[in-house]
Amino acid sequence: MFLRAGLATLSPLVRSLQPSPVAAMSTGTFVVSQPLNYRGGARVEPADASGTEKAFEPATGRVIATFTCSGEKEVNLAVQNAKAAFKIWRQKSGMERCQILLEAARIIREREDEIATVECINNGKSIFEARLDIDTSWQCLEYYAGLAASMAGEHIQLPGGSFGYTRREPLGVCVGIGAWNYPFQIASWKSAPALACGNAMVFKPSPFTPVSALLLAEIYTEAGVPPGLFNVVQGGAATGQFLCQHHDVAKVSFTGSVPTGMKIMEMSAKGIKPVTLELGGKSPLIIFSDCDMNNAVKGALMANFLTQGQVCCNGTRVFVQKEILDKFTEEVVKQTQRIKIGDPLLEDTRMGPLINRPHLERVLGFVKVAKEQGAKVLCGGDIYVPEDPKLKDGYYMRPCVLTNCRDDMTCVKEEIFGPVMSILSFDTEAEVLERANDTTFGLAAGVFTRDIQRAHRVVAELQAGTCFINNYNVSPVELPFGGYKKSGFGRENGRVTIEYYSQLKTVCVEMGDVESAF
Ligand SMILES: NC(=O)c1ccc[n+]([C@@H]2O[C@H](COP(=O)([O-])OP(=O)(O)OC[C@H]3O[C@@H](n4cnc5c(N)ncnc54)[C@H](O)[C@@H]3O)[C@@H](O)[C@H]2O)c1
Ligand SMILES: NCCCC=O
Repeated sequence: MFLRAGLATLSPLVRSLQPSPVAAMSTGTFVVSQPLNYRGGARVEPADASGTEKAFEPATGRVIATFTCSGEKEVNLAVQNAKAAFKIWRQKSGMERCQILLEAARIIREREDEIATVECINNGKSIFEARLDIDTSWQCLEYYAGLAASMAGEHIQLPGGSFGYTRREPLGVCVGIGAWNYPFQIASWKSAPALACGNAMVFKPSPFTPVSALLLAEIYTEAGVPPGLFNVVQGGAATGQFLCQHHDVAKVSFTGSVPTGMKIMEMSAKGIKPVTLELGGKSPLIIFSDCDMNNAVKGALMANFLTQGQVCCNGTRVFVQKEILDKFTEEVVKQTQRIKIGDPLLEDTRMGPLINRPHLERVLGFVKVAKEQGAKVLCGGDIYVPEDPKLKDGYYMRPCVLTNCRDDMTCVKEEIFGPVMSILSFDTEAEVLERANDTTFGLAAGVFTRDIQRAHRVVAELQAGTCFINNYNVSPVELPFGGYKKSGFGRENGRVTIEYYSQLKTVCVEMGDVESAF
């Protein structure tokens, strides 16, 4: 995730050809005037409505777009467009799909700064981080381009010269429904494997972050996918429901909260549609006293404060072995207080605003309850007002470190989805494992130790879909990502995701005569 391979590797000529929108986009000026739906290879106004939404610039609190949520008719049109494009796309060879996905990846790299800027403005994450998200997006397209070209079935010899073979076939029209914390990355992580396998997609971003998926749609078209292969509909729950209930939709891949995930699964069950659910978390990060302290402290910050703490796999329950609790806590607080908060478009900013005012208030509410329940705030946990007057209505808070935490506190049990780290102490490995696993979530976990045997022993016992040893929140696209328990099922990224976007057909070939039982 932190491999910076984007603009730095582009030639000066390509950089000078960056589209002019980058220069025009700055904090407090960006507005979206074009339609935000994408269907049949072009931006369109939706054919019908199920309400309107406003999208904000969290850095300033300004409205950057007012848009119509797609109704049932528009959803159907998007699905029918996808169905028509699927008929063409499914006939392409793996190499042909590979070439188009590689071209799309190339265009993303070329337009990286523009896409990252849009992401930064609409989501609030720092431009530094937004660029990293775009890196993992084009890397994902490149990775699945490679797999598209090499996808193959099996040939199985049977008695008497007969044989069987398997074909890996696409599912059809897949729906992607995204959360607001990684808008472009989520759209890429869902569409790249879907398209690589020969499917079409209708994608619905979160109504909080409707903008960047359109850039991906335009890039796919420019790269040469058939019109309608990747469509975008806008809206909230109602639009999402039309998608999940549509009889021509073959699969739903969802990223979001556990309560919504349950609803998606219920709706999909009615149509026997496979689902991938990438849901929330409350992941443990275990710091043993024999760790490399510098790395453990850096790891704890990485585990808690990326994207203002609005990261599903964050290691927000930081278990620290008693012997090093004071030293670790002191260093974590020192480094947390140094995080530069402010205008997310400035190169040295590392923490921008939260996604919106209600969410900011919700996160501050968690800090208040933590205090009432006996936690001690060592730093942050309050509103931050940047000096720049244009940022005064933005949704900023200071990153917070809580100590004196107990396992039964709300801040330790519930997903806060904000920059709030809870530090807990422990004595023994057996004790910390039991406490780490005492949660209904199971998205991620981390361990810092110099003892290699302990590291592997501990991760083998952790009930989490992704475990980090001596690092946290890196996401190479070659590795599968997804949850255990209520954090969901199915995987994104890695070779295995091909299984979630394709189905296997077995063909049995008789080379002799039929031996009939009748
Ligand atoms: N595991 C992962 O990969 C991952 C990644 C990012 C975020 N998340 C999780 O997402 C949550 C935050 O995102 P959020 O607030 O956008 O989640 P959310 O569940 O409120 O919304 C997610 C998406 O679902 C749509 N939606 C809402 N109700 C729906 C319904 N009834 N039918 C169909 N679609 C519906 C929303 O419009 C949005 O596009 C956190 O819990 C976070 O942990 C998980
Ligand atoms: N970079 C992956 C983060 C996904 C969760 O929010």
